[in-house]
Amino acid sequence: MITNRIKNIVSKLLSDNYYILKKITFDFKLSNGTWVTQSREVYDRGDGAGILLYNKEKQTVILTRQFRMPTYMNDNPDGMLVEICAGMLDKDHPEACIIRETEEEVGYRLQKVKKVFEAYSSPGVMTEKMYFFVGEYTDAMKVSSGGGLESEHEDIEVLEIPFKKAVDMLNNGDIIDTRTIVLLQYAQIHKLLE
Ligand SMILES: Nc1nc2c(ncn2[C@@H]2O[C@H](COP(=O)(O)OP(=O)(O)O[C@H]3O[C@H](CO)[C@@H](O)[C@H](O)[C@@H]3O)[C@@H](O)[C@H]2O)c(=O)[nH]1
Ligand SMILES: [Mg+2]
Repeated sequence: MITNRIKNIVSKLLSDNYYILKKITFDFKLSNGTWVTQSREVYDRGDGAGILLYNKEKQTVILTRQFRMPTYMNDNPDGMLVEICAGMLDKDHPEACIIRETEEEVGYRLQKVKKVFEAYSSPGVMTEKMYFFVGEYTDAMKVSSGGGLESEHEDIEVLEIPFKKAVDMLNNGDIIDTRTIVLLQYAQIHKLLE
């Protein structure tokens, strides 16, 4: 953290029930030169990785469908969300994480993935940085039905759908997860399936 605009950082732990929620109080130098004291709650659940799996020959992508409580609490009637395959790093390298998560969640064993960008998920509240990947899959890479970890009660539906349909879902509001929108648009911009 190299900046001369921030000093006197005080960190107070509010919750370590599962992940870490802290209240950070600090002095911040505004652009007009005056120092002010600010307070921010910061949620730390580590970093994450996500991937868009695509098959050029079949013109399909693999997505997931799962229940997301925070969305149920905010305007998503059944709490179900269509998403890219994604997981938390758990101290893994992002590439190793996404290869592991792809097998756990959707049942494909990938050899090669391509990182396309890194981005903060929700910079006002969370420390989380997401590593975004794309990867080609084939039927031959299928090693299990996926579905997520039973031990964690993950209940993930695997969706293999035409890329065109995924783009329609994005345009008509059926896909409402930012990370999924970002990668589907990346695929459009870079003509990944052409
Ligand atoms: N007991 C308990 N378990 C939890 C809690 N929060 C998460 N878990 C468990 O932690 C596991 C996390 O699964 P991952 O597949 O590693 O992560 P993810 O939830 O899919 O997160 C991905 O998407 C998020 C965005 O929605 C990203 O924020 C995250 O980085 C990652 O990409 C799940 O099995 C979930 O049950 C909690 O508060 N309590
Ligand atoms: Mg996941």
